[in-house]
This record gives sequence, structure tokens and C-alpha cells, in this order.
Amino acid sequence: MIPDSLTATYRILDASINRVSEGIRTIEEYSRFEIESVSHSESFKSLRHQLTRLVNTSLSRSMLLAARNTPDDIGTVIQTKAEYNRTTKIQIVAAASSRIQQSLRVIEEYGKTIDAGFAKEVEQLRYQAYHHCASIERLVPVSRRQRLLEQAKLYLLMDVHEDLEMFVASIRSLAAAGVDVFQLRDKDASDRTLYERSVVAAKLAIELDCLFLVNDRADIAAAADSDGVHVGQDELPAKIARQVIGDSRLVGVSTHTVQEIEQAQIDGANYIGCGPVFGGRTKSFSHYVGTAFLEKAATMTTIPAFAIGGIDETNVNQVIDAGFDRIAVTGALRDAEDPAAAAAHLKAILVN
Ligand SMILES: Cc1ncc(COP(=O)(O)OP(=O)(O)O)c(N)n1
Ligand SMILES: Cc1ncsc1CCOP(=O)(O)O
Ligand SMILES: [Mg+2]
Repeated sequence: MIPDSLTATYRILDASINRVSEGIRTIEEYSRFEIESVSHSESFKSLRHQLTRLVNTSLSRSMLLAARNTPDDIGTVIQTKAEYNRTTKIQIVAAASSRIQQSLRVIEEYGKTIDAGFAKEVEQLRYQAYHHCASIERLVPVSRRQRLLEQAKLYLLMDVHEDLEMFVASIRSLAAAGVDVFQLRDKDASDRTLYERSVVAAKLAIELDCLFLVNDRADIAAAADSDGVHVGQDELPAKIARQVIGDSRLVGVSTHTVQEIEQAQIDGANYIGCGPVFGGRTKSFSHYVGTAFLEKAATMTTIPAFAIGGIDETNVNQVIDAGFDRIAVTGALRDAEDPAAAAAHLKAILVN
């Protein structure tokens, strides 16, 4: 029997031990099958075995099992939206690594109330885990484009501007203010202008460590050596756009329904735009998806998703409350008195 006063402690320990084991297993599989690293795979396996030995010698397994009460555990129904959105291997490894370290810390703290010697040994394991996790995270291969896309929060659709100098100055000041992705979207510009601006913006994006994509036109995106193309439901299908621009560039797809999100993900899109959420000044629509669609989308997207359509500082919090922390805008920056200040303000809201 487990004394009532210890039930909660043993439940915490049991849940945390399971969490550490799951995290270690996740990274073991990554080490073994993805990067085929025998040394990392063995380090994590050894960590798992050390934890099992320590638990078996210091804690009563029957008390741990007696305290387990999964059906009544409210934590099994509290799942964050981020868990649904975790899909790239970088995110999986990063999440597993933080789960291991946090749970070891919990075991150490609550373990102190049972056996100080046990807690000390868990502390040593935590240091080892920290070292192994840092080393595996450094190995996860990630391209510049993937890295920037993962981090991206604020995406701007911009036109070609009156002249090249203004175009360049605008990208420079907005990138400094926090715009992560630029898309050249100008339905009135000639192919030649789109191409020439794209060549310049693609080079600038490398210098400024941000992304530059071309709207609609996979041919121009590839010819200008840009970071990718954004296609809607009326342009080239994502798979065909991918054939045109190649595997290393990004394909973004506009989605307005659950089916379109599923299809974009099947077709290998790197990210999606979800909208139009609200009415805006840049493009009019007969129907707006609203935040209800964002709530649904947030639970099913496996790739980065940007909410788009009429978003500005007055309504961005509704988008965040619906589970999105990435937005794509035009009017909110284009029509602002001080576009850089508006970008910095929106970015601060998104990252906090
Ligand atoms: C990031 C992002 N999301 C959605 C769109 C809209 O694309 P589309 O539906 O093809 O409409 P147009 O932009 O071509 O008018 C986008 N461009 N970017
Ligand atoms: C191109 C596009 N597609 C969906 S909404 C939209 C316009 C985005 O601009 P704004 O942020 O000004 O509404
Ligand atoms: Mg389009």
C-alpha cells in the first residue's frame, strides 16, 4: 500500500520517468535510423538503462504502479496546439530533448522528498543528458531555408515598388524591423520587372538572413534563384511547382479548407497560407474563413502555417488565440505611417 501523503509524489515520479524514457527512445530512433550514429544511439540507450537501474534500486516499483492512475490524469487531455504542430525532425528532436531534461529535473526535485541520494544521482544523469542532447541537436541537418522557415513569424507580401532603390530600402528596413519572409506579389508588373526585382531580392535575402519567395510564378522563382514560390489553388499544383523549382527551394500553398490543407501536406508543400481570415484592403473575397477555420487548421497542420487576410495590430491577438503565431500581411505594413515600426510591433506581439 502507498501512504496517501506520498500518492501524488509517486504519480509525479512515475509520469516523469515515463516521459524521460519516451524522450530518450525518440532520440535513440533518430540516432539509429536517421543519422545512423552508433555512438549517439548508444549514449542514449545507456542513459535509459542507467535511469531504469536507478529507479529499480532506489524507488519501489510497486508504489510507482500503485500511484499510477491514467484515466483520472487530467494531463492526458491537456494537449498543447504546439504538440500537433511539431512535425519537422528538428522540432521532434528539440521537443524530445527538452522533455528529457525537464522531466529529469522534476524527478530530481520530487526525488529529494523520498531519498536525497537518489536525487543526487538523478542530477548526475541530468548533466549527462544535457551533454548528449546538446550534441545531437548540433547534428540535426538543417538548411538555411528550412531554418529560416521554422523561425518565421512575420511574412510580408510586397509589390515591385516604384523604383529599385525604394524596393531595396524597404526590404532592408523591414527585415531589420523583424519581417522574416518577403514575397513579391504584383499582379500588374511585367515579367521582366518581376524577374529583375526577384534577382535583387533573392541576393538581399541571403545578406539579411531572411527568405524571399515569388508569388504565383515558379519559373521566375527558379530563374532568379529565389528561396521559393507561393502558389494558390488556381496556379500550378504544388507537386508541379516543386518539379519546376527543385527540391531545395520552398513551395508555399494557399489553403481555405481542411481538404486543401490535407492535400497541400500530401503534395509536399513546405508551408501553407490559411485564409482569408478577415476582410482587408489588398484583395476582396466573397467569403472569409474567420478564426474558426484557424482553430481547426491549428490542430491539423504538420508544416508551418501562416494566417493571412486583413490581419493587423487590432486583430492579431484573435489569430494568436486561435492557435496561430505566424501571419502574412500586406496592408498592415504597406499602409502604415511607419512600416518598420508597425512590423516591429506586430513581431513583438507574435513572439511574446
Ligand atoms: C503566404 C500567402 N498565403 C496566401 C496567399 C494567397 O495566394 P493566392 O490564393 O494564390 O492569391 P494571390 O496572392 O495569387 O492573389 C499568398 N499570396 N501568400
Ligand atoms: C493575397 C491574399 N490572399 C489572401 S488574403 C490576401 C491579401 C493579404 O493582404 P492584407 O494583409 O492587406 O489583407
Ligand atoms: Mg496566387
